[in-house]
Amino acid sequence: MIDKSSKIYIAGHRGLVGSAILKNLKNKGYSNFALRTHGELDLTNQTAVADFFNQEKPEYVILAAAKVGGIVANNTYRADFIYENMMIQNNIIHQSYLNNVKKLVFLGSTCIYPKEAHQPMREDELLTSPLEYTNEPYAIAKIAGIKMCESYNIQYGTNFLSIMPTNLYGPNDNFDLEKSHVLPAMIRKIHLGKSLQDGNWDTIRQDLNLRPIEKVAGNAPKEEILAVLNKYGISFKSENNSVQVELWGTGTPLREFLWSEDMADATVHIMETVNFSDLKNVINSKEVRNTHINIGTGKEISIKELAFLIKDKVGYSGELWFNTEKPDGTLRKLTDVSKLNSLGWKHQIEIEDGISLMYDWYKTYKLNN
Ligand SMILES: NC(=O)C1=CN([C@@H]2O[C@H](COP(=O)(O)OP(=O)(O)OC[C@H]3O[C@@H](n4cnc5c(N)ncnc54)[C@H](OP(=O)(O)O)[C@@H]3O)[C@@H](O)[C@H]2O)C=CC1
Ligand SMILES: C[C@H]1O[C@H](OP(=O)(O)OP(=O)(O)OC[C@H]2O[C@@H](n3cnc4c(=O)[nH]c(N)nc43)[C@H](O)[C@@H]2O)[C@@H](O)[C@@H](O)C1=O
Repeated sequence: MIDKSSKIYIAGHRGLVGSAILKNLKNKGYSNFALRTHGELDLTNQTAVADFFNQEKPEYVILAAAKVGGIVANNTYRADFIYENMMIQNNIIHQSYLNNVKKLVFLGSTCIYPKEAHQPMREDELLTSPLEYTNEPYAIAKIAGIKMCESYNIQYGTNFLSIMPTNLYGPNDNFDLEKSHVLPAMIRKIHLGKSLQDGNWDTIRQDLNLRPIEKVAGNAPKEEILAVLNKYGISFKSENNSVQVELWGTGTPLREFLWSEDMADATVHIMETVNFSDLKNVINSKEVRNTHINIGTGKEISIKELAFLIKDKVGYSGELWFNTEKPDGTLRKLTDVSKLNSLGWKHQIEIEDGISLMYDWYKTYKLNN
């Protein structure tokens, strides 16, 4: 058991997952946190990270800070994804070793697995064949993080754990229409489509003004708003008097979605119950080379099905159009969660309920704040 007064550093505590982890730890009675925003501590800065660890001496570290984004962001900002992620994790993992951190939990991603991995993907699928190209730089950084934790454990006897989450969504998600992941992007686009269908210009102005894809003034004329919406694939078709929302790819890829608060609970469960040292007796065996743990639901849904679930939830009756010039990415990446389940953890929130929670959160906290 971990002493509830232990000092815990959550890197990325204001992000989607980090904020859920902080909430989960507080709910479980933990109270001693070392926290820094990105503005206060740039984790790519080696000296600043070393100073922080020397000053704060955290006992436990959860590494949930990363350069994160959806398929197009990963494919476009390839250099930033590999550089920033490698810098962040190198700095934190190495300083955790130098400062005798008792346990570190590193968050990777299921995109570490090969494009053609056997499904569902077991942990030992790692490095068995080539990766999906759209997110290869990000995936290679994450694989380096796993191998770094594993290598420090073997050489220095550290207790660094790696967990590989599936696609996540939840409060504090990123709703940027170009850079975000599919689920928040679809919620926002389809909500904008419904607002356009209903002629609810105030809601549209509010949405575009609060988190601008382009700044739209509160009194912007309808033509200006339509031009902005059109640029992001939300358009009014005068020929049949209907609204159309553009989505990406063919809609056929399958994805697995986990609610971020479930993810946080799994992270804390693993931090509290799993130790790399349990595996000391099998050093250099196959088992020690695949000590990372998949985090997911073990259930998948097609992008098209997801779109229709969101469409129903939002009450949008216009058209959805799949733009096949946009990338599909990997066609399937279902996690095998037997290792996770054997550790005594299972997800709670199913996708249908999660969409409702997400849409409520979007309307309450994004549109009204
Ligand atoms: N979201 C998902 O679907 C998935 C996420 N993951 C992994 O889970 C982890 C958490 O992701 P998620 O919560 O979604 O990401 P978010 O983008 O929501 O949060 C990441 C956090 O890291 C911070 N951060 C980024 N760069 C730096 C930096 N140079 N210095 C300091 N802080 C920085 C961000 O601060 P700021 O915003 O101020 O830059 C933000 O608080 C990541 O490791 C990610 O790879 C894995 C699989 C799926
Ligand atoms: C978490 C995970 O996230 C990324 O991988 P991804 O799963 O491919 O990402 P995604 O959520 O952006 O897309 C999922 C699917 O959805 C389709 N899609 C439809 N319409 C929209 C849309 O409007 N926006 C987005 N983003 N996608 C859309 C899209 O074409 C694709 O087929 C990597 O960062 C990867 O490294 C990683 O770890």
